[in-house]
Amino acid sequence: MSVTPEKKAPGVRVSGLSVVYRTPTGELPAISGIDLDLVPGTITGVVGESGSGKSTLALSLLNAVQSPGRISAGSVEIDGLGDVVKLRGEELRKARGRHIGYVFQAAQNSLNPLKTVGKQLLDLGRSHDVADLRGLVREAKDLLGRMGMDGARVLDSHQHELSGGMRQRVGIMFALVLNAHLVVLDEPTTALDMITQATILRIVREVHEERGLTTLVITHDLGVVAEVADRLAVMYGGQVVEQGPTMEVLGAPRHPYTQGLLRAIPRLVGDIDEARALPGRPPTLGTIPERGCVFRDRCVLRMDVCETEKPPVVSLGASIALCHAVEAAADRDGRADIPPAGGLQEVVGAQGATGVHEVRGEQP
Ligand SMILES: Nc1ncnc2c1ncn2[C@@H]1O[C@H](COP(=O)(O)OP(=O)(O)OP(=O)(O)O)[C@@H](O)[C@H]1O
Repeated sequence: MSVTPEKKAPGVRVSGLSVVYRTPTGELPAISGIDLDLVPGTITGVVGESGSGKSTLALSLLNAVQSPGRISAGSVEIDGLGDVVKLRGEELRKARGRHIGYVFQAAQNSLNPLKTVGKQLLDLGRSHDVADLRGLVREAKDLLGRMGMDGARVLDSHQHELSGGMRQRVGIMFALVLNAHLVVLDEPTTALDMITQATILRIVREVHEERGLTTLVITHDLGVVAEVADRLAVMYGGQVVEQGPTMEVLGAPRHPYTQGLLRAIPRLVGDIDEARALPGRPPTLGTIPERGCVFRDRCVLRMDVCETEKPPVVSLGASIALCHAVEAAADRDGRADIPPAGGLQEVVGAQGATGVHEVRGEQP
């Protein structure tokens, strides 16, 4: 199969995607049957507690799930590339970087300690047959400059000469420098202080708009998605339990998990004790229920049917929630609103304030 370069923002359709990891007790699902569309030209934020499967989903978009994991079902159709789950070898290598730019989690530690950043940039350019290497260096300096760094100096530096936050910005530069039109950023701002984080998010948004990208941002910070994402997917126990336009999902969350996340955010005004951590902890690989709803053990709206039956997909406005209680409310009232707790106000709070909205459960 030949790979046709896509010059404009590609659409991405994730269908029935499942990934399993091999463990001493057999293969266990980390994500199961995920359906998610990335709309061309939009930024989609994926949010959820640790272990919900966000990074596994990001890796799947690049067909980069490593052993002991494997994609066990489903497809990831990217305009101009086809189903990346089927790509192999050289085609896959070319697709990554050139068509799909990415920063993986722990980007701070992913540079080669023996080579300068500039040398690694040239290696990247050569491996992707970039003819104009000077232009590539110019582009890298420009991106680094926009992120508040001295580009020439950074390109001359080795990893150990850069702080964690600087390395993270170098990672973002590498994701953008080849001019890929699909960009996957996994926790792009975790090592950054709040001011730098706000700057980086603004630049991600600017570059996204200037170049006409389709962007996926993985984060555990609701403040980050509220600030950059047009659309939002909320993950729990390896599933996307709610998705839709960010304003709609955060302004009127329907799924009890999304409501719980919002309730757990400390308010920027009023009584700090009003924030209530979600009771319990998220499931791990071996404890994700095989039947029924993955969230039921922590759900205040749990019903008998949640034990046995997979939640229905309920469409509400432009959003989707997978929940028996949301469906029951819709059937009862002719609308699917469960009174929201929190909402967008608490997430965005004071303009531009991010980094205080981490998604956390009750501490053990
Ligand atoms: N290499 C691996 N081997 C076994 N299990 C794994 C491996 N990588 C991830 N998992 C498991 O898969 C599940 C999903 O992990 P994943 O890292 O995708 O979640 P996440 O939402 O990105 O979490 P975090 O925010 O902590 O990165 C978790 O239960 C995790 O323990």
